This record gives sequence, structure tokens and C-alpha cells, in this order.
Amino acid sequence: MAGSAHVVRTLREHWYVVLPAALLVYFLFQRYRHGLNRIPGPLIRSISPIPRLVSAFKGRSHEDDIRLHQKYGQIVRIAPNSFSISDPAEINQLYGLGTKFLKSPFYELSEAHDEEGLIPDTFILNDKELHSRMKRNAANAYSMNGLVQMEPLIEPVTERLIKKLQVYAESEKVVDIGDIIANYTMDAVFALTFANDFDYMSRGDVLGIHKVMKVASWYMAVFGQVAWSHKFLLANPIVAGWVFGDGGQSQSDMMDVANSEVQKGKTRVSEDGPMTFLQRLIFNQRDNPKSINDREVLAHAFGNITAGSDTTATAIRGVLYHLLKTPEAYQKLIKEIQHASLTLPVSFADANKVEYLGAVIKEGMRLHPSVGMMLARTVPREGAVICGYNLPGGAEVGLNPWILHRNPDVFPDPDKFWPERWLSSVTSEEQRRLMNRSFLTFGHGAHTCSGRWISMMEATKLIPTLLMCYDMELEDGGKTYRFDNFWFMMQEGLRVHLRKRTV
Ligand code: HEM
Repeated sequence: MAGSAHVVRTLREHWYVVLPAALLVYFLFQRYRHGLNRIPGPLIRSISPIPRLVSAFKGRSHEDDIRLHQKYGQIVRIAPNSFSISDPAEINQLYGLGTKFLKSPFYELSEAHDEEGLIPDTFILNDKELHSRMKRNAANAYSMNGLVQMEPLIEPVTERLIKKLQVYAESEKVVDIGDIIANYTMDAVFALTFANDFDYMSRGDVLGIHKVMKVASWYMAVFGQVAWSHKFLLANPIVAGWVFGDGGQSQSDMMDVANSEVQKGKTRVSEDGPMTFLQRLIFNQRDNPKSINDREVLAHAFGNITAGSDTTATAIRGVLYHLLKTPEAYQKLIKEIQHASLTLPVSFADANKVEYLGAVIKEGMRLHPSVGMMLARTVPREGAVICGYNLPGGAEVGLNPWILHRNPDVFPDPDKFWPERWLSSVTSEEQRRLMNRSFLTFGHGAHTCSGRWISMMEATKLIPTLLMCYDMELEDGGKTYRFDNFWFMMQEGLRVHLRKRTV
């Protein structure tokens, strides 16, 4: 006892030697364990997660990561245990249908719990069996047939949008169309999921969802870099309650809308005609009660709201901004829309046939994917070879859509908004196949976005609708448009002049 007390006293007295020595051992361990020092990247990133945390905190990590990839190549050690990949050849290994790479602890920061435990949101599920069952039990609601039945539910929302914009066009006032689009996509996803919306376009963020999403995505982007910290932060119910409150009135308002739609689904007889997402799930439950339980029905429905509103708004804003910044593309698209003789309300089936519209939307989503950080996965226990390097089990790896979409080997002149690159008359089939394989806006494989066709439908209907009603011009050439990267690349300041279109 006396001996160990003496050691402790000596260490304490010589702290100025002991502390730096301990830090040095820690840094050396971080850098050299499993031979990870061979993987390219800045020295500072290999010994501490703090530089990565700072980069994420500033909201510019996509710019830092692009510079790192330009300097170090297709695999970069961006933190001691985290590796960013930019080689499309690795997409299948990381994300393909049979992949052994699970979602990394980064995603634990968006887990939510209720009295029964973890809410089964497919976005965060690492339990493969439950994840596959959840994907299956809602597959028909997200399918093309499901879309056809949901499409009419969006029309009244679009009508309200056009009326609202009309006021700005008549008064010749500049409008922040980006803000209005965020409220439009919220109303639209509520309408197609529950048949009812909360008129965000007139009343603003009445349920507080935009605010919660902003805080949640900031939290995920920053603290996700040190995911172990989550258990001391929002994973603690007291801290979470202090930050988000108890949901109160908003939660009960949403539950009222959901319960009423569930009741309608239970008493509905025919499957024909317009049908909400929620009613489709209730039909599935009626057909096969074991395939989906009540909790799963609601997890899917509320998941649509959080996963499908801001993401779609970000994508549509990105497409519009780049289109308005590129007069040749803008003029060409207007001509193509006129040539196709589309009529209001624009149907998805008709608009989908306008090849150049599809190319514009895809190009906008390429240049501005809604997610700007890597889709992080954990290397399986047995380890893996990635970009020619051995990575140990437990390492975090991923591809970032923002970076991959700027890979000049896949997308020549990558910073240019050039919709023509997607056309078969311009780009070879082989190159387009590579581009399509590398298009990560909606993720890939096992966890690919369930709602991608819903958002494609919204964009494909809305962009021509806006162009058919208005001539649009960016205020000051788009100087007020900006965005930060907090997982979502949400923009601000998409301000435009609107004029009613006469021809
Ligand atoms: C342009 C709009 C959208 C974008 C860019 C987008 C993007 C993504 C991405 C990148 C993922 C995969 C994340 C990962 O692998 O880590 C994802 C997953 C998901 N998205 Fe979307 N999304 C969009 C719209 C929607 C909509 C409208 C819905 C529903 C109505 C939706 C529902 C989901 C769901 C449920 C998942 C989880 C799927 C799974 O993990 O199996 N998304 N989304």
C-alpha cells in the first residue's frame, strides 16, 4: 500500500512529464494500431478526432474532405478510426444488398425510443431481419402503384402553392421561394401519408418539425464524429427532454391525424381510387395481420415526415437554383415543356416523359445531394480490403455523395451544371452506367431511400408547374443563396423575382 501511494505521489509531483508522455503513448497508439498509419491522410487526423469534429462544427466538412481526397487519393483517414472513400468501385462492398457492413454508431444519434423501446425506423435499423421485414411490409406503399394512388392527394397542396406565389407575382415583390418550398414539401408529405396537412405554407412551422430537424441534423453531424458522447447527451432522456420538450400539443395533433386515417383505412372497402400511404399499410395489415403491427405502421408513417420533407425541399431548391443560374438550360427546359404540351395539374406520367426535365432534376440532385456527409458504415468483424488497404473490424468507412458526385473520372467537369451529360444522345451508355452507379443522392443497396420515387414524383411535377406559371429570376444573381453542411445540405436565401408567364 505504502509503495503504490508513493508511486501515485511521484506521478502527481511529476505531472508535467507524466501527462505529455501519456498523451504521446495515446497518440502513437491511435496512429499505428492495426498498421493504420499506412492509410493516407494528414498526421493530425490520425491521432485525434478533434480536427474532424471542428470541420463538422463549421459546417464545411464537404470542402475539407474534397481537398483531402484531391491531396491523398481515393481513401483518406479523416479521423483515427474513420475513413472516407471516393472510389465508386467500393459502393457494392459497402452498401450492396448482401453487404456485411452495418450502419456505424454515427446513426445511433438519430435513434428514437418510446415506452416499448427502440422505434423501428428503417433508417437506423441494424437488425437485418427486422429491417428486411420492415422494407417488405411497406414496399407496395412506396412502389409505382402506390405512387399512382397517392398522386391526386398532392394536387390541392400544389394549387395552394401556386395561389400563394401568385400574390408575389402580382405585387412584384421578391419571394424566398426556398422557404415556401420547405413548407410545401411538408404539406405534401403529410397529405400523401395522412390525407391531411397542417397548412405549413400559411401557418409556418406550427408543429415545430423544421426546428427539431435542424437541431437533430446539426447534432448528428457534429457529435456523430464522437458518437460515444451521445450517451451523455441526447441519449439521456433528461437532456433530450430539456432540448426538445415532450412534444406536447404537436405530438397529439399528429396522432389525431394518424388515428383518423387508420380508422378510415379499417373501414374502407375498395382498394380502387386515391389512397394514402397509411391506408395502404392498413390494407396490408388486414391482408396479412402478422406482416406488420400497429407500431410499425406508425413508424413508417412518421418516418415519412422526418425523412421525406426537408430532404425533398433541399433537392428541389438545389435543382431550381442551378437551373436559374444556367440560362441555356433554363430556356431549353421551358421549350421542352412547351413542346410536350403539358397541362395543369401536371401529371407525373406526362412530365416523366420529358427527357430533358429528368436530366435537369438528376443533374441538380447530383450537384446538390441533400446529404453532404459520408453514409457511414462499420467494417465487419473479420476486416475488409478497401481501396487496396486492410481495414480492421470496427473501423468506420463510407462514401459521401457530395464528394463522389464531384469525381471527374465519373462526371467530367464535375462542378458544371450540365444536364446534357445524362442524355443518351450525348454520353455513351458505358459512361452513363458508371454515372448511375455512382449517383448516391438516395444511397444504395440495402438501405437505399424508400421514398425516392415519392420525392422524384414531387420534383417532376413541381418544377414544370412552376415554370409553366411563372418566369423566374434569381435576386442579385443568387448572392443570398447559401448552405452549410450539417448532414443535410439545407439552403437559405433562394430569393427570386416572379412574373406571371404569358407564353
Ligand atoms: C430528394 C429527397 C430525398 C433524398 C435525397 C433522400 C436521401 C436518402 C438517403 C441518402 C438515404 C440512405 C441513408 C443511408 O444509407 O445512410 C435515405 C433513406 C431513407 N429515406 Fe430518403 N431521401 C429523400 C426523400 C425521401 C422521402 C420522400 C421519403 C419518404 C416519404 C424517404 C424515406 C426514407 C427512408 C424510410 C429511408 C431509410 C431506408 C432504409 O434505411 O432502409 N426519403 N434517404
